[in-house]
Amino acid sequence: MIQRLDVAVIGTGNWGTTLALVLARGGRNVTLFGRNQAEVEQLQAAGENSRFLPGQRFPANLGLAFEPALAAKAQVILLAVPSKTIRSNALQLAPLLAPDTIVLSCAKGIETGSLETMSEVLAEALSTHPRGLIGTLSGPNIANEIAQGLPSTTVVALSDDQAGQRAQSLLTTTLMRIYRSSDVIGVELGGALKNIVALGAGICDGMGLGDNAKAAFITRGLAEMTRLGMARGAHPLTFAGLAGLGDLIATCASPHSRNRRLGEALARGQSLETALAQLGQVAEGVNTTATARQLAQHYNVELPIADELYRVLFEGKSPQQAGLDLMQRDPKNELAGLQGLFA
Ligand SMILES: NC(=O)c1ccc[n+]([C@@H]2O[C@H](COP(=O)([O-])OP(=O)(O)OC[C@H]3O[C@@H](n4cnc5c(N)ncnc54)[C@H](O)[C@@H]3O)[C@@H](O)[C@H]2O)c1
Ligand SMILES: O=P(O)(O)OC[C@H](O)CO
Repeated sequence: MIQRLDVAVIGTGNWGTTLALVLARGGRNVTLFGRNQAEVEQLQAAGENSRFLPGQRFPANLGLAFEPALAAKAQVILLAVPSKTIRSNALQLAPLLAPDTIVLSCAKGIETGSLETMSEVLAEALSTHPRGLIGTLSGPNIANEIAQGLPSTTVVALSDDQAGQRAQSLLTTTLMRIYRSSDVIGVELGGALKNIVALGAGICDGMGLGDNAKAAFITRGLAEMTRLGMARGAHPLTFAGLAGLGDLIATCASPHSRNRRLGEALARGQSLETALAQLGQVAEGVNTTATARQLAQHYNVELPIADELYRVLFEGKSPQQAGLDLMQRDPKNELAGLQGLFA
């Protein structure tokens, strides 16, 4: 009989490969799932993911497979694919899932069209699976650093705290400390919305606006994240935690962040198409700028930074003019937009 996996990681990009590496190094019974046999054979032959993490050799205990039936029986499934494919990945697993399997989205986005968060998409796709076993994993997690063996923390959010404790113990290693939370919507919106701010922070870097402007941009970005999160029922303090402020600090500073680098390229005058093509990896902040803005319109929440970024990304506005327009908004009370937080 095949031994039940501790963890199945689905998605062989930067993040999926890194999660599988760190868990295998921590002694977990983990398998990394590719899309098909050819992809898995290529990874097996290379002994590493040469496209995304060259030089990070696969430990002998790291399994490689592609069969959804094997992934579906794991104790924990980590879906580390871009947000636009998570629904189709989940639908493949739906009829095969073991009843006690914990399913965590590791994607940071909001679905186009439905405007659902990733756990909401998963709950729909896995409609007969217990809702308390569906959640998210999100935090300050620049994959390249973690793959290199540097320490990190992240948050696992599940509404069922017993499931949260089970996931916490299965995913914790000496180099990856897991916190748990029951604020699923807050943790996942923290991860998704910080990418908008990271893109803008990259624009600040690219324009050479200095540390004061960048700090202001990040802080006001955090206020926007908190405002929209609260409208969607998130706990405001989640945004002061690892999945909010923590991820903002990492992503807005890191030379590795794809979203921040994309912003830098736009500030240098590259078109969005060229900058995305040169990046060659997913930058979720582009779509999330559009989806978060639609969500904010629905909930009547003001997101001036996301609005300006939207105009830069999709309407040809210059980053210089967007910056000027943000500076010249009507005078504000700093806390007014966070009404309800201190009520
Ligand atoms: N890279 C990071 O540092 C990091 C950290 C935390 C979270 N994330 C999030 O994780 C998600 C994935 O990011 P990434 O960095 O791994 O992206 P990536 O661009 O490195 O790779 C995406 C991977 O998903 C695979 N993929 C695409 N469609 C698929 C499908 N239908 N089925 C299976 N696999 C499919 C691609 O082949 C590719 O291997 C994003 O939402 C990102 O925001 C990334
Ligand atoms: O490279 P980015 O910008 O997608 O960011 C990666 C992670 O989300 C950082 O936590």
